[in-house]
Amino acid sequence: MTGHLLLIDDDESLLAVTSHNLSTGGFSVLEARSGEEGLALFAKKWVDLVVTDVKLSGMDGLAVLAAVKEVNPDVPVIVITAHGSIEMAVEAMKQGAFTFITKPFSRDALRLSCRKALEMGSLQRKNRELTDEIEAMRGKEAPVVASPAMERLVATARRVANSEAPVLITGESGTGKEVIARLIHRESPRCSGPLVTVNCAAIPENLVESELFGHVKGAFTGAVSDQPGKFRAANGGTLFLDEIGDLPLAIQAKLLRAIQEKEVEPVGSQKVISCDIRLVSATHRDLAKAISDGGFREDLFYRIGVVPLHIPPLRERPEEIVPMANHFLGTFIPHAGRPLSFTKGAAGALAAHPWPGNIRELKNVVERCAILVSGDTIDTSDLALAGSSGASPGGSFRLPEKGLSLPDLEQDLIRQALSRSGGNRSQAARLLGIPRHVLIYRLEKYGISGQTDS
Ligand SMILES: Nc1ncnc2c1ncn2[C@@H]1O[C@H](COP(=O)(O)OP(=O)(O)OP(=O)(O)O)[C@@H](O)[C@H]1O
Repeated sequence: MTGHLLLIDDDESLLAVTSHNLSTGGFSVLEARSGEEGLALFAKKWVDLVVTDVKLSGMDGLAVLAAVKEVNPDVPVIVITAHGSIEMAVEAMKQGAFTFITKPFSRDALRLSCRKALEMGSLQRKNRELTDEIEAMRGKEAPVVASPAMERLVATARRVANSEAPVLITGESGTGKEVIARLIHRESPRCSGPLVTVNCAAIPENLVESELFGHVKGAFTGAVSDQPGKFRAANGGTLFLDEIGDLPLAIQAKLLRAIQEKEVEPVGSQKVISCDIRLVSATHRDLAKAISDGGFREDLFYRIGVVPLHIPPLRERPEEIVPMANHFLGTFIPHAGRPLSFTKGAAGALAAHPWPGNIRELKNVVERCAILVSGDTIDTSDLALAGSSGASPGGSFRLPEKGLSLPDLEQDLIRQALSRSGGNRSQAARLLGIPRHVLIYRLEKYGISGQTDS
């Protein structure tokens, strides 16, 4: 590995020889004859590694080391010490030098140390970049809050995050239930543990039990090895059961037991295994109605919903629509590579739209505009919001005079539902009011490809 190296030595002849040895080894070398000159260069030029003699007239090598570390702790420093000055070397290491080299040193030993230092510096930089990126992504996940209702809800979510109480988040599809679940985990004492999400609606009924509680090898055809299951995967952290209202009744009883006893019994095993999880659940269903219809256990409902949080649909917090749209636009601008904004008319149209797909739909519309619009402004016509076409307010569809092709209409609606749900089939099926397997059948029938649920 080669790189930009700053070499500091006040011994003119040693500086020339060392510089030559490093340049011929493929390094690009900046020379400085004093610590002060070296730091001035460090401030102006790109430097990947500093190599400094420890004894310099004026500012010494240890002071250079301290100054470099203060400006940029990722840049490694190699200190050259005189033979026998072991205290100096120890002091340099204590102050954060990458290594020390004792005079006289061979050309190869110096080159090898420089290469190792550069490798370490590059790894440190990458590590820092990745950490920053993760932090930035976490920041981006922070919900946009611009209405009193959501301010109250987020404040409650932050308060309950500190407790171990099970939380049940309800609200229409796309209102931000998962965003709130993530916020609860992030702000809880379990934040350094895992957050494991299970979309209960997306798991085939015969696999739900093993998905949640795990299984042992040979428990059923295809169980080729032991699997821990999501409860155990979430040990020490938070288990987020999304679409809990879609869990089959038989599993609900087992789930209740697992939550009460804090232990699970993997499929095919007689052993119970304890699990330390905090449960957060979400559903778009009306669980009170599901209980009265016999589709959801009342005891489980009370167990999972110690703290209920209901997220209102976007149409009931219209003051959030434009700030939210601007927020999403801001996140797409770096990809678009140019400034983008909504015209007044477009902002008005966004605010007036009922957003049946809630925030997910709004985000999709903004993303589509950011990709398709060629200028800097997004106008009402660019939004292409489904307006008066389609269902009339009364809910009945007006058949055009000349009739229409039902299969074409069906395919078009399926595509719209997939687009609104961001490719999520379970949500698309809900938007169309049909079971997921019926949607999958139609996707296959019409040869429409759609993203699978994750
Ligand atoms: N307050 C918010 N601020 C910014 N983005 C949000 C907010 N709420 C939701 N979103 C975004 O909207 C989309 C849908 O949110 P989310 O998946 O949390 O909804 P949901 O209610 O869990 O949906 P479903 O019930 O369909 O699973 C996501 O892309 C999410 O990042």
